[in-house]
Amino acid sequence: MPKTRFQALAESQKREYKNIDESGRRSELFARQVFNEEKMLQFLTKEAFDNVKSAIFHGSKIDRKIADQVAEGMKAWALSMGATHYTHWFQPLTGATAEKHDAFFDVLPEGKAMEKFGGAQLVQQEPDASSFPSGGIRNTFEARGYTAWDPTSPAFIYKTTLCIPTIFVAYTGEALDNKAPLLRALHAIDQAATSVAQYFDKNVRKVYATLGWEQEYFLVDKALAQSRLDLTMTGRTLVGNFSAKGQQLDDHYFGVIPPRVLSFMSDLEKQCTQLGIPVKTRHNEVAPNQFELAPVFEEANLSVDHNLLLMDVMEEVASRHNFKVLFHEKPFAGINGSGKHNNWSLATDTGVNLLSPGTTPMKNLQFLTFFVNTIKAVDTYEELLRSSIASASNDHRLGANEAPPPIISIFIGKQLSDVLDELEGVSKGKLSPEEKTELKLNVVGKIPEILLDNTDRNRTSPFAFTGNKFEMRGVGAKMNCAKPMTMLSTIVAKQLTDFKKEVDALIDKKNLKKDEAVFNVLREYIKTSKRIRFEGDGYGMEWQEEARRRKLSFNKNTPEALQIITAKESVDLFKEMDVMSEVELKARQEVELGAYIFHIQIEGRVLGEMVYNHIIPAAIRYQNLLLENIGGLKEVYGAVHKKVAESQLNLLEQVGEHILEIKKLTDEMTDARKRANGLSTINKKAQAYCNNVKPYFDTIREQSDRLEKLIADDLWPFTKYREILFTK
Ligand SMILES: NC(=O)CC[C@H](N)C(=O)O
Repeated sequence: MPKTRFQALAESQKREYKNIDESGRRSELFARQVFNEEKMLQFLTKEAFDNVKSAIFHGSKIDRKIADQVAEGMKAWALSMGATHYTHWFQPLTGATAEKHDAFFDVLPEGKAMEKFGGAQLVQQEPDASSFPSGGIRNTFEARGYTAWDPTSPAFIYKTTLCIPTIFVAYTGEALDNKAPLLRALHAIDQAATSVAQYFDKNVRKVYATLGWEQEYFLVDKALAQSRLDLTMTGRTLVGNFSAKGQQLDDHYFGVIPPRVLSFMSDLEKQCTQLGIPVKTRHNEVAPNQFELAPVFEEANLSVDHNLLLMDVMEEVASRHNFKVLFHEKPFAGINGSGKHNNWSLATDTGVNLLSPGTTPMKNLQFLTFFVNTIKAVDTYEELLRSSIASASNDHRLGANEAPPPIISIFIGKQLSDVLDELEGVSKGKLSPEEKTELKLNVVGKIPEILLDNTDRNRTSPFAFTGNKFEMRGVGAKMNCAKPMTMLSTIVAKQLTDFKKEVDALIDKKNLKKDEAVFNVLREYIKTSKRIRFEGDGYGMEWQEEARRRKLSFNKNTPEALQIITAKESVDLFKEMDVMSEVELKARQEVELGAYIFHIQIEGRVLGEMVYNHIIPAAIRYQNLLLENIGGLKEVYGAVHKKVAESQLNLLEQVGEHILEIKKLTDEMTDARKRANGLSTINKKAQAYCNNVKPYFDTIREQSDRLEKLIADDLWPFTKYREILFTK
């Protein structure tokens, strides 16, 4: 039973904040609950330790005997930490995490009880795959799916459960999750980038994709959130008149963190630190009651796991502090939404950031190589990259309020644009000694100085270079970063593979020196990928027109954006890079289209309930109030009452009109939903929900918001924007 607005408001006024014990250094707390190298050294045999290390570095298999030893060590550590259960922790295609806990406790045949956990339980489990989205890969009658241990992401204890990060695959081997394709893509980019990095340093053995996400979120009072049907059921407000004060004064961003929020943040960070999530930055974001948390970057797979874990921990800690955390990309209309900008780079096992310029011309050529190849990859596969950030909720966010538009482009800043322009002029084939010196000294050699004052920022850019990494700004706050990271790693892996082939061919067949060959290939890439570079305002109509001229895709909504996933060139790409098969791609497309349909369907139903059961009855109550008043005035004033009651009569008429209109629109929306449900294919259904159902959300909202403005405050059923956004 949802709380009424006034109960909720009264409750929210009584909140006090908890004092969080901040004693002790974070560095000492760090990773206390993680079975990391330090614990492994303590609890594993030398043989087991070496095997796990090799599995992490080389991806080598761990045999059963060793798995038993690892399980034994893990169990001993977990029990010493007070754990009672273990679980395979995985990422089904729902976008969230999943877990099924089993107790360590077991009863032996002779009736004796003991704590048990062996290699078999560590390495593989068999959850019922039929209850997770599989996009047709698994049918209910053949539901077998397996979770399998991912040793590259260390096990950890959350509350009293030992969580073992795992992939989730079907009996037939197809990935049923977001982690397995990510691991494959990370392997692909490791291989491709390592062989290119070896042009510059023979000692490089491994390249890691790194990720530093920035998690934006809203915190609203728990009781206030519970008082709104829409927030509870859909994660966003479907109606709500804008509050007079929003973010126009820019007085929230980086402002003093409200005490109750700070107490939540401290509590959260303590937990995260113990779980090994290297949280670093916290601040107020732009919109009222919006905040951000960012960690130090990590290897991408671990970083993805940490983000998912963070979101789980946040929900729990928020609840303890009587908050509800909102990850929806656009919980409130008219103010900033929430993104999860993905800062992406490539790092070698020798400790070099490949997207960071260095101090020597060679290091800078290395930087340029990875920089230009990334640009080229994004240019070739821009539509695929767009598809990786498509969702019903992110559709509301993209294209406004500091979130990038759904047209992918790259911002690199003026100085680097100048460098690329100069490189475009490099001669074909062999370079003269003068040209080489010029390049060394004045073009490539100047990069570090240039970057020092490269402070440009473009918040409308979907893919911006920020000095030593690319920031993918379109990723939504609620999303699993595995999806965009899989896509980005795959396309850059493919690009680097092609680059290597071209450079080798120039060296072998045209007898060019390595750096000459690299310059030659980069020059062509710079020329052919120009259309993706855009430094201007991503919101203007001019850019939409210009992007069309440049033949960049402009997929405004999710059903459109998802089409490319199963196009022939995508299937070929994923096959060549060994990341996903056609079956897996089709499954993902189907799952995402299905999720889109369900999200819009749920929103439509909730909106219907709000209109019929709350908004119209409130409007009628107000009508009755007016009628009573007009009736009273008529009794007193007789025939002249019309003059005295002019405003009331006018209000009565306006309310009546809005009731009529909102009822009509909601009836129509319900019909449109019914028609959409009757369509035969998932594609047609998704398009119908997008084009025929969703547009009603705006027109219905408009009527509701007008009524909210007219009706007596004490009769309005839903907690208002000004109440929910400014209660701290
Ligand atoms: N300050 C910012 O960068 C705001 C970003 C914005 N909230 C987004 O949706 O991405």
